[in-house]
Order: sequence, then structure tokens, then C-alpha cells
Amino acid sequence: MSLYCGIACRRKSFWSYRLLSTYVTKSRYLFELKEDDDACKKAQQTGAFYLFHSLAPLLQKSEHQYQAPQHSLLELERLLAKFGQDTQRIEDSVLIGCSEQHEAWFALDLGLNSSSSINASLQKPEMETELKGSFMELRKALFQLNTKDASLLSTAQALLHWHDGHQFCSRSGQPTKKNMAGSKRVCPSNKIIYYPQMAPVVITLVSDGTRCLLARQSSFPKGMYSALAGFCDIGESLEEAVRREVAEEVGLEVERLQYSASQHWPFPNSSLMIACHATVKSGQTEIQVNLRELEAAGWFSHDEVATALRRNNPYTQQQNGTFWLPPKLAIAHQLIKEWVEKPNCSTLPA
Ligand SMILES: NC(=O)C1=CN([C@@H]2O[C@H](COP(=O)(O)OP(=O)(O)OC[C@H]3O[C@@H](n4cnc5c(N)ncnc54)[C@H](OP(=O)(O)O)[C@@H]3O)[C@@H](O)[C@H]2O)C=CC1
Ligand SMILES: [Mg+2]
Repeated sequence: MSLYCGIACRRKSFWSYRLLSTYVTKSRYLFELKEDDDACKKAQQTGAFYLFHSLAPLLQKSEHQYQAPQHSLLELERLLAKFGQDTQRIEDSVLIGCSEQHEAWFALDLGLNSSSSINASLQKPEMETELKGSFMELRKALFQLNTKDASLLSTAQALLHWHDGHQFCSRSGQPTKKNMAGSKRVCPSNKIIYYPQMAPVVITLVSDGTRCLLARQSSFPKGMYSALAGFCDIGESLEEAVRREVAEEVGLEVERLQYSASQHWPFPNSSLMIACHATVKSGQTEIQVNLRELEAAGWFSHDEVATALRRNNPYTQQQNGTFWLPPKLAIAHQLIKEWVEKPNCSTLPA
């Protein structure tokens, strides 16, 4: 960059800075922390840490609610010393966001193997006693938390999981090194950069105009039905993936679709769920279930689905055989709710 450009850019950023919204300054701050290891390390001094053990987040119960506690760097250093872990381990933490006041948030897993030894570490139950909480499996934890914490912990777990599985370069076999924020890993021998990945998944609520199609896999909890989902194949567009998955799983052809929303889903590995509504060709509603993919599929009336949505405790429904729907947090629930409120959602040709 020339000196002139440097001055011009600095001046420009000075004037425009005052005009930037809170959201934009926050996004730029996080971008800086990902790009600059020193800035990220500095942000840890005033930051807050969420703790995990073997990918299970630490939760504390207050009254009838669970919450994810935050720890300052000082508290964390004290805890690590008490647990018999090296404070060097803080370098394993990953950046997961920041407050509007630019307090950076990090996540650290106390149970996963790391570059710093944990052989001398206390066991999980003793840590839980000291932390006055419990490490809860994420699938259970998500449904106990408010939306903000659920989203933050799901990002954190996905990132920690990715780092845990990408410790070595797939070309050289050498250990890879994470940057301070944890937004990438680099192989020191050949400089290959690895970025965290998500697999795109389409999830489609198919309708015939009056009914919607719900299906279940044998691995689902008993009685739960959901919209059709499937991983995108390489080279496919969103529209092609929807069309193929519906054809593969229930033997129907969709002719119109409408994008609804998307969601990061951490199970079993990070997916980007892309939710759509679609309609089948008129008169072509005979389902042929692909039993290698699904256990059952069927058409459900507007009334049946609206009633199922109103049931708020699915577990009590299992006994009497009624079907139930994915919990509110899942995008499948949002998609089904949208259809109940507005059954003619699908407008675009597939
Ligand atoms: N948030 C939500 O509301 C919902 C989320 N989902 C999520 O959507 C995802 C996909 O749904 P599902 O119906 O199971 O998918 P598919 O219909 O594509 O079938 C799953 C099969 O795809 C194979 N597979 C696994 N990972 C990948 C990958 N990264 N790329 C390509 N193929 C893969 C596996 O086959 P094999 O084992 O033979 O290798 C797996 O059994 C699931 O992870 C599920 O958790 C689903 C419904 C609702
Ligand atoms: Mg599927």
C-alpha cells in the first residue's frame, strides 16, 4: 500500500467511523480479531470465556432456568491452576462473538486433548463441583437455554469440534496450528490453510395445496415427524438439491419452491440448514417411501399439524401414539409453523 493510500484510507475510516452502525463496528471488530493475533490476545484480557468439557457446555441452574456462565481471564487462570492444567491452554480457546461494547467472547474446552498436557488435570466431576454447574450434552443443553445462549453455544461447540478433528494437515501429516481466534488452522510445513466447514443441507416442507408431507427416520425420537432433509451433493444448486431429495426420499416431483430461512445446525457435524417450502405437481401425491432413508412418510391435514404445534411437551405424547413435531429451536419447527399460518407459501418454479 502506498503512503498516499494509507493516509487516504485512514482519513476515510476516521470520517466514516462516526457514521457506522453498532452492528457494523461490531462486525469489523470481530474481523480484526480474526485477522490479527495480537489484537485477539489483547481482547482476551477483557473478554469472557464459556467453558466446555469434551464438547459439552457448562451450565448453571438458577431458579427454574439454566444459563451459560461467563468467566474472566483472571478467573480462568485461577481455575486452570486449581484443575492442574497449564494456563498455556487458554491459547486453545476460540472466538465466538462479542457484545455491543466489544467485550470479546471465547470458548474453551477443558476436556479435549490439546497441545498443553492435561494428564495431571482434575476429573470432570471435581471440575463441576468447583464450577458450581454441570457439563451438559449440547442436544439437551440447547433446549434449556434462551435463543442467544443456544446460538452462541452451538457456534462454540461446532468450532471446538472442528478444531479437534483438524489437528493434522491432510497433505503433509504434520500438526496444524490454529490462529489466535480459531478462525483457521495452518500447516507450518506447506502453509495450507484450513477453514472451519459446514455442509449445506436442504430441508423442505412439501405441500399439495391443502396438506403437508411429514416423514420420520428410525433414528428420530419415537413419534416425531419432520420435514424432508438431505445433504446437497457437490455441484448442485439449492433448487436441484430440493428436487432430488424429495424425489429420492418420497418419490414425488416438486414444481414450485420458496426459500424460507436458514439455520446453523451443529449435529452431528456443522450443517447449514436451508429451509424451503415446495408444492407437488397437481394430482401427483402418491408417496413411495425410500425405506433406506426413511421409516415412514405421510400427508397431514392443516388441523392435524396445527394441533401438533400447540402441544408443548412432546415427551408426554409418546405414550398415546400421537405424532409430534421438532422443538421450537429447530428450523423444521419454524418451517411447519410458517405453513400452518400461511399454507400457500410456495411460489417459485423449482
Ligand atoms: N434443524 C432441523 O430442523 C433439522 C436438522 N436436520 C439435520 O439435517 C441433516 C441431514 O438430514 P438427513 O435426512 O439425515 O440427510 P440425508 O437425507 O442426506 O441422509 C443422511 C445420509 O447422508 C450421508 N451423509 C452424512 N453426512 C454427509 C455429508 N456431509 N454429505 C453428504 N452425505 C452425507 C450419510 O450416509 P452414510 O451414513 O451412508 O454415509 C447419512 O446417513 C442431519 O444432520 C440432521 O441432523 C434434519 C431435520 C431437521
Ligand atoms: Mg433425509
